[in-house]
Parts: sequence; C-alpha cells; structure tokens
Amino acid sequence: MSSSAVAAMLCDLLQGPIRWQLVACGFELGLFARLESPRDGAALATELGLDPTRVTLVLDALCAMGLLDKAGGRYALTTASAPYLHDASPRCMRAMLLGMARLRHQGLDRLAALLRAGAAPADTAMPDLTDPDYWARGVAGLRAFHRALGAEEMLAVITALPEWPRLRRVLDLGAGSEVLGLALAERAERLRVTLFDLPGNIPHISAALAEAGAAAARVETRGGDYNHDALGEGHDLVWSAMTLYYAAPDVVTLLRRVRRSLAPGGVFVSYHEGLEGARTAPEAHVVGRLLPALRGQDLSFDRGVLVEALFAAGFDQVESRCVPAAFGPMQVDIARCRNGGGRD
Ligand SMILES: C[S@@+](CC[C@H](N)C(=O)[O-])C[C@H]1O[C@@H](n2cnc3c(N)ncnc32)[C@H](O)[C@@H]1O
Repeated sequence: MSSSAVAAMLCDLLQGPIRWQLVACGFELGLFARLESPRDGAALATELGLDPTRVTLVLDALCAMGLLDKAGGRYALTTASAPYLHDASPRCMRAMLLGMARLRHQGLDRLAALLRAGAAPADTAMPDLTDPDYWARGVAGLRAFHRALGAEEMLAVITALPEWPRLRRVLDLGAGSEVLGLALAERAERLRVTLFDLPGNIPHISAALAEAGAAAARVETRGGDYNHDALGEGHDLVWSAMTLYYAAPDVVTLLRRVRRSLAPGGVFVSYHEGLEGARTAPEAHVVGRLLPALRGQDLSFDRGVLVEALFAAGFDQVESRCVPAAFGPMQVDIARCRNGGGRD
C-alpha cells in the first residue's frame, strides 16, 4: 500500500464506527421501518418522541451514506437499501447485523485492557460458541444472513458442481437455518434435503419450514451433535459451511464419518475461510473475527488445513478454490472418492 493510501485509510477508519452506529440507531429506533415512503423528518421525530433537530442530522447522515434519499425535506429508503433495512422485507439484515455486532464488537472499547496479562474482564465476556443455546438464539440472525445474501452465494457454488444435475439426497451439516435447504428444494424437485443441526436449533428451523411452501415437504430436519449422532447415509452431497470449527475430537474424525455417509459417487463440499500469510490475511476474516479470537475462540482455519484433513479422512480427490463472499473470500473444498463410495 502506498503511503498516501495508508493516510487515506487511516482517515477513513474514523468514519467506520459512526457509520455502523447510525445504522444500529436506525434499527433500534424503528426509523427504517417508517421510511418505506417519503416522510418529513421532524414529523417522524415527533411521532417517535425524539428531538426533531437531532433526528434530522441523523437522517441527513444516513442520506450521505447512500441509505436514504432526501427530496423536498422528506426522507425515504432507497430502492437499493429498502430490501435490507425494512423490517417487513424477507431480506432484512437487522437480526444478522445486530447479532454480528454483538459477536464482533463487544468489548472493542476495552481492547487494550483485553491485552493485559491475566483473565479477560468478566464484563466483556463473549458468548461461548460451543454453547448450544447460543446457536438456538442465533437462528434468527443466521436466517437473516442466509436470506439477505448467504444462501445465494452458497447456491451458486452448489449448482455449479458437475454433480448438480444428478443430486438427489443432500445433507446440510450445521445448517443454521432452513433457507439454503428450501432454496435447493425449490430449485429442483428431485431433491430431498436434510438439515442437521444442534437439537436446540431444530424447533426454530422446523417452525419456519411449517410456514413455507410446498417444497418444504422435501426438507427434513435432524437434531443432534454431528460429533456423536448418526449422520445418515446415501447422500449425494454433504454440504458444510462455517461449522467445522466444532468438530471433535478432531476434524478428520468427523470428515471420515461424513465420507461414510455419502452414496457411491457422492461429493462433499466445505465452505470455510482459509487464512494465509501466517494468519495475517484476508483482512475481512482476520480483523472481523479479532474479538472472538482475543477471547480464546480463534477458530478460523488456515488455508489448506481442510484439504489435508479431507485426504486424511480417506477422500482421494480434492479440488480447492477461492470464491468472493460478503464477509470476505471463502475457500470451497470439493472432495470425492475415486472408488465411488464412502465405504472404507
Ligand atoms: C456459523 S453457523 C453456520 C451456519 C450455516 N452453515 C452458514 O454457513 O451460515 C454454525 C452452525 O453449526 C451448528 N453446530 C455447531 N456445532 C454443532 C454440532 N456439534 N453438531 C451439529 N451442528 C453444530 C450451529 O448450531 C450453527 O447452526
């Protein structure tokens, strides 16, 4: 990076927290939900019991960010921002962004204190990512992520597989929500999809499936711990995205069980980050996941670790490539067995 680019980047850093707090404030006060059509800023403030002058300043700043339009003193969501900011939109990112902010920002204002020797201050304790209740609460956030952009990015990887036209049985390991499974079932009538997740998450996922359309009849849930409970068998595709961190006692053991759950000719696809440069890149993952890492949950995989684990688990063909994604580049590892099956 040139020195002038470094200077510009350092100046831009000052904007980041302000931009995020403006969006968080818009969600918290219900501003976005009231700006579907143009509204007078002062009238909106009065309706919400807020200070009209200060609300106008905030609305102007949201306009400056490109999230609102202002015309004749009236404010409204833009065509591009409305799907992500309006609560009634199926792609609203509210639950996702607020959940991710809790995970990624909590304790940020005490970063220096966290680096001192000794235990992290109790008041900045992070959620325990191995706690089943954490994920049950997180289904809403994951669903919002999947609806807004995640499922689309993942679907593109799956439908590009050479096996796609003949896939019938799919297992989504650590699914997080019903969104990807439903999108797959809607895309191809031949597909039967099993969503495997921790038991605490299943009622939330099943409830959403019960409200979904006809394709939901071909999507089933299975609650369990993928380290101990049966994964089923005869899968043409096992998909696992951003979940293998929780493999125990190690990832090779889980991947061996995944291989055995495949039908002859079946394929396993992993969608996880791959850190490079001695864990200094990509910036999106290294910086984005810093706070959890500082709490001792430095879970990101180094690039190549999962490829090695796949070979160790008995797969004999592994293709690996990097794809762009909203939260930073992701490594797609596609594993097959030449002997055509998952048997040892
Ligand atoms: C970061 S989320 C990823 C969700 C989704 N696959 C995605 O890519 O957005 C991790 C998921 O793995 C699930 N999970 C964690 N440990 C698990 C275990 N031992 N057995 C089954 N699922 C597990 C969590 O409940 C959560 O839904």
